[in-house]
Amino acid sequence: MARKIGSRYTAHQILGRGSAGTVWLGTGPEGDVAVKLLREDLASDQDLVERFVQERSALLCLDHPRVVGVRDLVVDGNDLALVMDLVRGTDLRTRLEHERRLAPEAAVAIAADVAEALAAAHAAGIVHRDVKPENVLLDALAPTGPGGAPPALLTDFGVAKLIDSPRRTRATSIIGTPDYLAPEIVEGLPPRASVDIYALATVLYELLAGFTPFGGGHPGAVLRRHVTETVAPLPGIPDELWQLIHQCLAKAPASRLRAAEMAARLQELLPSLSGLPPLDIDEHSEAAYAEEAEAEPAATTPAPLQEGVGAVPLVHSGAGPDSNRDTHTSMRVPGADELAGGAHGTARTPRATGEPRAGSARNQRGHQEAARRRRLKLGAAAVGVGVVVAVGGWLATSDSETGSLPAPGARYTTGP
Ligand SMILES: Nc1ncnc2c1ncn2[C@@H]1O[C@H](COP(=O)(O)OP(=O)(O)OP(=O)(O)O)[C@@H](O)[C@H]1O
Repeated sequence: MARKIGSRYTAHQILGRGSAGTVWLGTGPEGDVAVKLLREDLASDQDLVERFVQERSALLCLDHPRVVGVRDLVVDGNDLALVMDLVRGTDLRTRLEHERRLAPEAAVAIAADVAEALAAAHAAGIVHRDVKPENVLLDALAPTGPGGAPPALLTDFGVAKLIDSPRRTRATSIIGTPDYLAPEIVEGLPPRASVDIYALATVLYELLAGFTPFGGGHPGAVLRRHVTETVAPLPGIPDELWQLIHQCLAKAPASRLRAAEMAARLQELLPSLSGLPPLDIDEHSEAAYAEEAEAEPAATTPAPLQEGVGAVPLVHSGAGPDSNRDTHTSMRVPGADELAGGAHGTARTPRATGEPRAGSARNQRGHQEAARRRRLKLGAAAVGVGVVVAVGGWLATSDSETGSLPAPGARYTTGP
């Protein structure tokens, strides 16, 4: 069923749904387009509409072959829409669900494309803030590159920032996707370009391993791991590739590579990865390396939390856009020792040696799990971008990580 979007565009068919809205295949004066129609509650948010208009020129100016271009922003009655280049293909999450792990060459080729997109954005002063496989589109019509990887394009530029209005996310809140959130965001610092590098390194790790380095279990536990845990090398990973990932996952933002440098280093690595099969991460080695990672002390001591700013939302069930969503009444900001896994702050249930972490992404297997993630993702999308998670409750009361498992790509707002 076709519907008009503004005076210039017609939306014909739904391509997919995300937490911020629905993406349609559409047509406009210049041919086929993708139209992201934002959710009604976002579209009726006056503050967001103003920001939408203010950001218009910044979003429209980002023109790069690795970026899904935003062609137009439409504000029309109740409709708020981003008109984008149409990419015919799939997103990287879908590909990962089919293949579980990518061969290093293909994974690195895709990551190099995304790093190039980020380099262009950062040079223009734009931080993406939501780099994850869902936001990487694979162009099925273009010739494939190294390792048979289709060219990758980064999408959803500026959307996190648009949605992240001061009213929606205050100082005590975090917006983003837990698995890919840089530790400095968890600590309440403003997002800079280096958060995108951290997220991209997380994506690259996930493409190689089949799971994210710090994911699994309650979102609060995921946030804490970003700050306190280090990762051990993936079994069989070429050393130089591991060094690069490790550097880009550094807790200290300044230690990470810049996007252009990351892109160049990834490109340089490609010839040495030619023909390598996907990493062979079996049950045993996966559990063993997870043990090793947890036994290692964090490379960097987490910075002390600023007063009133931190990982833990002051969540309440009061009025506001999220008032009908999952909320929690615990209102406590953690101390640095708690974030570091202190006696009252830990979400970890003691495990026997060799026993995989309950609910860990490291303990998730195969297509069944991927399908479950997709279902959960759809569930998360249904309740929208403003799902409020009770991280405070986790810190205050939980002794288990086995709470409901969110989709790795679900975006959360934690906060009032
Ligand atoms: N420019 C585009 N061309 C073709 N398909 C697109 C385009 N943008 C998005 N899609 C498809 O639409 C679907 C929804 O995209 P959307 O960006 O709304 O959500 P998401 O990124 O998956 O999740 P979230 O919004 O929660 O981050 C995706 O599956 C994606 O494949």
